[in-house]
Amino acid sequence: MNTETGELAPAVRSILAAAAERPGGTGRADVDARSLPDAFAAAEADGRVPVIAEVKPTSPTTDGERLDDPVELAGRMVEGGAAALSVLTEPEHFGGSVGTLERVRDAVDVPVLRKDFLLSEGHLDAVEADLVLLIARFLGEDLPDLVEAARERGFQPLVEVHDADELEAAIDAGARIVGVNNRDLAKLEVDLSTFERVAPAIPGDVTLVAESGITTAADARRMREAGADGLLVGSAIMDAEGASDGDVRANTRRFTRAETEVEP
Ligand SMILES: O=C(O)c1ccccc1NCC(=O)[C@H](O)[C@H](O)COP(=O)(O)O
Repeated sequence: MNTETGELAPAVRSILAAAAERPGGTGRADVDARSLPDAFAAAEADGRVPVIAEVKPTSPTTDGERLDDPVELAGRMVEGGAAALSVLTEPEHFGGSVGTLERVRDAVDVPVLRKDFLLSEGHLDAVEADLVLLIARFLGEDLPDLVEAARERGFQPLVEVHDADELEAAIDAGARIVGVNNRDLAKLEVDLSTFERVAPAIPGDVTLVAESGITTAADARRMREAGADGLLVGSAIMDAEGASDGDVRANTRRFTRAETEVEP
């Protein structure tokens, strides 16, 4: 773990403290992963915006919680055209679990990302998934070892960055899938211009994901115009705060059809 993470929001410090206490898996994971780049290409060929829809029951920035069956929610997201899914497995702050991820992955045939705050090789072994999130800011000098350890187990690492220095570290660590997080973990504010600032420096052969704060179809188009191969959308699809009628299929479709069914 990187001990020089700089200023962090109290909720993020609490998330990291809980993660540091969490035990790893008992055996070594061995995954036959479904390819995210292939899933993105299939969505594009079908005229859909490649979207990773996130099963996120709650979060430190969400006022409310969705208690519906995550497997049912996941199925509705796939019906809405999601190319892949992300499942929060962090229990204390996001209402997730590794058991939920297992059930979701068994029920769908799209790639599934394990969204968590993984700090050690042992954490990788807690559950199998097609992709694991590795956050450059938290892993620091351990990032290359974690990228390699994830690949050795068959996972596709999705390395999350927030600025140019973290991007350089991700590329140096051999990342082939990079997510630019629009959420600043120091303040928990989202700013879509983060992606626009960082994306131009990302090599063209890297799969590039815009993460966080994508709320409308116009936001989705904005991220795509800035170079996103795919979008990671959680809160706006889950709608735990009840801004829409909570129909995750319709909410997912708003993003997957953002380039073909342009709202006035
Ligand atoms: O979502 C939060 O409140 C949060 C707080 C502290 C650390 C991480 C947090 N989110 C994790 C994520 O990466 C998001 O769930 C994901 O990018 C989707 O974001 P959104 O579409 O804005 O829900």
